[in-house]
Amino acid sequence: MWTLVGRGWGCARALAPRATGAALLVAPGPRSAPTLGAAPESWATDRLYSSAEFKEKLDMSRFPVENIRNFSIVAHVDHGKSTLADRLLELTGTIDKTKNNKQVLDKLQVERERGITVKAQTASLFYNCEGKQYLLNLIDTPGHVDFSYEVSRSLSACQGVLLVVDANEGIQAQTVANFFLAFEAQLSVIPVINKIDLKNADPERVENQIEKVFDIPSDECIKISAKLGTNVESVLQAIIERIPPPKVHRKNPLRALVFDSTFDQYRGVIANVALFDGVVSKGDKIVSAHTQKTYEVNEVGVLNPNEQPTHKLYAGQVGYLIAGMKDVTEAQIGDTLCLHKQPVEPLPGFKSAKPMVFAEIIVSPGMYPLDQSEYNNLKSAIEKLTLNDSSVTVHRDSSLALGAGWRLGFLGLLHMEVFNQRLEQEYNASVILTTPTVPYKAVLSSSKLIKEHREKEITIINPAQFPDKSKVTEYLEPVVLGTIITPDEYTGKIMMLCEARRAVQKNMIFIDQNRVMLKYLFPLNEIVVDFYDSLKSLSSGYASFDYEDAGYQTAELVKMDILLNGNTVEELVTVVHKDKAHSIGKAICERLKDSLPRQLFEIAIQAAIGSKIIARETVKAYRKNVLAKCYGGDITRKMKLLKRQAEGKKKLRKIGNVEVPKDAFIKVLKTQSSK
Ligand SMILES: Nc1nc2c(ncn2[C@@H]2O[C@H](COP(=O)(O)OP(=O)(O)OP(=O)(O)O)[C@@H](O)[C@H]2O)c(=O)[nH]1
Repeated sequence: MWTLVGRGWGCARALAPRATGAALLVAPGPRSAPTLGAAPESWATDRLYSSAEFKEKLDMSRFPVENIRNFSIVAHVDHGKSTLADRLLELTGTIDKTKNNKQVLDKLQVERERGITVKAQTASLFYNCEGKQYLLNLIDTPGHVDFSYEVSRSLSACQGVLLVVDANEGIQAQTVANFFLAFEAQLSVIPVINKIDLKNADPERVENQIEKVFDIPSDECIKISAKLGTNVESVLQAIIERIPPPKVHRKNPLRALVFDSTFDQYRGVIANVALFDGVVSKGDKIVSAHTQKTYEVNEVGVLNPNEQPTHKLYAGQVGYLIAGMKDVTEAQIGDTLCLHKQPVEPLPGFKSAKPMVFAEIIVSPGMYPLDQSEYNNLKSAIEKLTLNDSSVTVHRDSSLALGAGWRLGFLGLLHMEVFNQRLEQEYNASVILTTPTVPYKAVLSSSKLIKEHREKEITIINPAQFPDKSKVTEYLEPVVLGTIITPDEYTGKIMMLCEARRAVQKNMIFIDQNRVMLKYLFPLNEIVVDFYDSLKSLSSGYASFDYEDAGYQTAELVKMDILLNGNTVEELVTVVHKDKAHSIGKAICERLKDSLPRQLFEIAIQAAIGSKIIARETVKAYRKNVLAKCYGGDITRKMKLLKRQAEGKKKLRKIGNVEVPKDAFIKVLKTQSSK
């Protein structure tokens, strides 16, 4: 249907897998009593759910496959996905129109506080159109690049997407990324130009951008105001007309894919399922392909948008299932459930997300030392949260300075912050995460090391494992292909910023008269912490950014030691690019200087590469007034006392091991705020 403009890079984007790894199947959804904020008042009003009419609606056999539509709403951050979802829920009578509904599918506390979606949410809507009853499964997805794993999983459950674009801002970096995700998955794309009520809205300009960049004829765009509800009915109409029904088989034995799951302390695991084949009912005996364990189904239902038990779920439908799974290791995302004694070939599941950054989790200083039960509580909180957010990878780790902990892999810095906030809000676990590092690689030349690692190319997650230069052929660093969309007036400044971050320009096109799209290959470690902030501040907030995994490139990496009075502090060893070693070393020394308490002797803080010192700071000695009791004028006595004090300090400096308190480590290691 589409040919791509800007083929050189556009197609590359279409062909390349997303940073997070293209997922293979199905849709995530909402849930969980303990993890969610209070449900909005407008849901599940007694009037709606006690009515005979509604109960009849929950007879899911009434929806043949040809009357089902599965679609996602995708867009750049803040272009109005969740607001459009609100209007669709209202128009289909799913939520009460008279209430002031605002982003009702953003149920997590963190989503409401930050005003962003971080978790894809499913809602089943019942819609009557021209005498036919339709079941529309809507998935509202996050817009930020760090949560694109949620988007790619959602898209695999769908046959179409609503691509929402702000009528004032026009196409932005994540609009492009999301379009190509849908394009790769061969989904129908319905472009929806939102916020036409805004004073500065220019829907015609946006239509032209859509035609130019995505090659979608402008007459396919639907212009709406999700806020005011203007023209939203046409979106429902387009969903029915332009998105095909799913291809599934109801007569085959049950094949249900677990596309999301959460843990409820009273009901155990609640698995969100999409049925590819067959039927599932309350009382059925089911088997997990992952664990081979058998369970009895206690409850099945749909999300409307809260849980509504139904008698059965049929192929093509999306809902939830509770089957007495008490452990978080059961019902893993991507698992296939089938009927007992009717084994099926498991569905391919999802490719696991590829972590882009790693950080160590450390407990707040006040919580040290952790006793066994506290440690177990934190472990269980991490397990439960990672059940709901399967894109986080967890390694057990222990650090000399900070004790037992975990090294976690995230898809980006915002993802890491949101995970931290959710741990605190949903599980009452107060932790601090260290500044993130990226996974470097080394190609080994030493046969001894190759034998030890059983492979030639190793990934260095922990800087302590960094092999010496004499033992490697080359070091590699992860790179990403970044897309920046900006008003033309900021292009020069942005190019300078990118060059300072060692980025290489790959492409530049005008998407309209005054908007430019730039493509750069960035070393990942150059954008991970503060690139987005710098970009936003130098473009007065107008430039947008998105990136995708682009593999690895050769890099001149060095291991940088931090020394205190000549002794290496193992916990602060970092791997850095040679050209950035000085500035990073200086920053760490300065941070350490501010956090180390003064001692009786002077402390030299140095950053070193091998034997070469590249940065230095000094913490002056705490000076005791040895002359305090020395009244009167005997100058020789005073000199003697001062000399003795100086000698004592010299001696202390030589033998004095600098004790670094835990909170000083934490101050140096912990993440700088990202947003
Ligand atoms: N004027 C106007 N504002 C709108 C419209 N639609 C959404 N908004 C506002 O735009 C802001 C973002 O809307 P959301 O629906 O949260 O956007 P989103 O795309 O879901 O955001 P993320 O989930 O964070 O990616 C909110 O302040 C909405 O009130 C519209 O049609 N007109």
